[in-house]
Amino acid sequence: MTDAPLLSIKGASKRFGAIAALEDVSLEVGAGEFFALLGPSGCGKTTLMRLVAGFETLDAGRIEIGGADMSGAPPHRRPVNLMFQSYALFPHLSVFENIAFGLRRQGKGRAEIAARVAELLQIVRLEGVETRRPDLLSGGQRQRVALARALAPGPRLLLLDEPLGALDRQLREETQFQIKEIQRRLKTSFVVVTHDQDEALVMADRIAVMRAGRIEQIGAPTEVYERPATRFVAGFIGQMNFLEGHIENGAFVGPFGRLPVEGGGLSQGAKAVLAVRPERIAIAPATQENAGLDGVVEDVAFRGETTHFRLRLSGGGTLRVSRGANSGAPFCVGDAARISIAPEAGRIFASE
Ligand SMILES: Nc1ncnc2c1ncn2[C@@H]1O[C@H](COP(=O)(O)OP(=O)(O)OP(=O)(O)O)[C@@H](O)[C@H]1O
Repeated sequence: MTDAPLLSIKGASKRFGAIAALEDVSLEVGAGEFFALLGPSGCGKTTLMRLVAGFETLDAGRIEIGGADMSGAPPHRRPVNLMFQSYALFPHLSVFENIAFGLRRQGKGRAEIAARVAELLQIVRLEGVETRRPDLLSGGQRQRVALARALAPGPRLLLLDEPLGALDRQLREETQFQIKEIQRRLKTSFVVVTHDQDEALVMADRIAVMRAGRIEQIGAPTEVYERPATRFVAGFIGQMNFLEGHIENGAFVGPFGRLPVEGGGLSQGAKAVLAVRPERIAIAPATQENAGLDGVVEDVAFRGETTHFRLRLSGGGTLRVSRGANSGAPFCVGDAARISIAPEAGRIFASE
């Protein structure tokens, strides 16, 4: 981000009685950026969003939007709008009236409202359903009405709280792409709150991974997936194997032998884990030439583009391995296999 951020949060903390919902959280969201707050239930995502919207006040820290300090600014004075799950639509109002709702409250005239609603219907590709009531729409259409309604007043920042929670899996995937495309066209900043890592990976330009009121890592989807900063992030995003070992003379000593350790921070003799993705592990028939760990295939799951294997290692423990369809020798349950990794395939973290 080279331009000044649209949203800047510095050292935000918030307690509810004995519970520290947020502790010293800082992040920036750029103009036109799609940002995701991702983390397990109770990590503080909703609290952070409510602070940005002005429904809660900070105990400490500062929130700026467009360079202006938001302390003391009520929700309606912030260039922010919220979108919840689709059931937040007014059931007794037509699609048109649902979208026009915020505009009427702003005191806009009839012609201006009609033009703006028509523009929004076109943006969310819902032309022709303006007279219908929400209950006569599909789940995906209702979602897009909710999006149009939230966008109608022209917020600079749209906050979306678990926006796809009410949709089934296939519709979720489709709607993820639609929301992303709409955001890209409008260049409004979006902050989506989700506990669903797929949703964050697919939609966001950058993701903040949260845990227990703190941010563990902020980065692009590929960054948090390929280079998780903490063991928590490594385990929370995607599938991961954790193999135990220890640190010896600057190397991780574990089931795969000695692997170099990047960076410092791990002391001699410390217990550590090697985190390695299933797709970064090679599986081959055991022959005299190839080196690696021996195991037995316990389970094979065919998933179209990829095949997933669960192996029981001869030295103890299980390992998940995946690979592209039709690549390499086939394996069946009960087959012996040899497993290897490239030295840079995994990341090493201190044991928790
Ligand atoms: N108004 C409140 N009063 C008391 N405790 C609260 C309040 N709001 C949130 N909390 C607590 O603060 C912590 C963070 O809650 P928050 O709702 O922000 O998490 P979340 O990550 O959004 O979770 P979820 O995904 O379940 O919505 C939780 O422990 C929650 O119980």
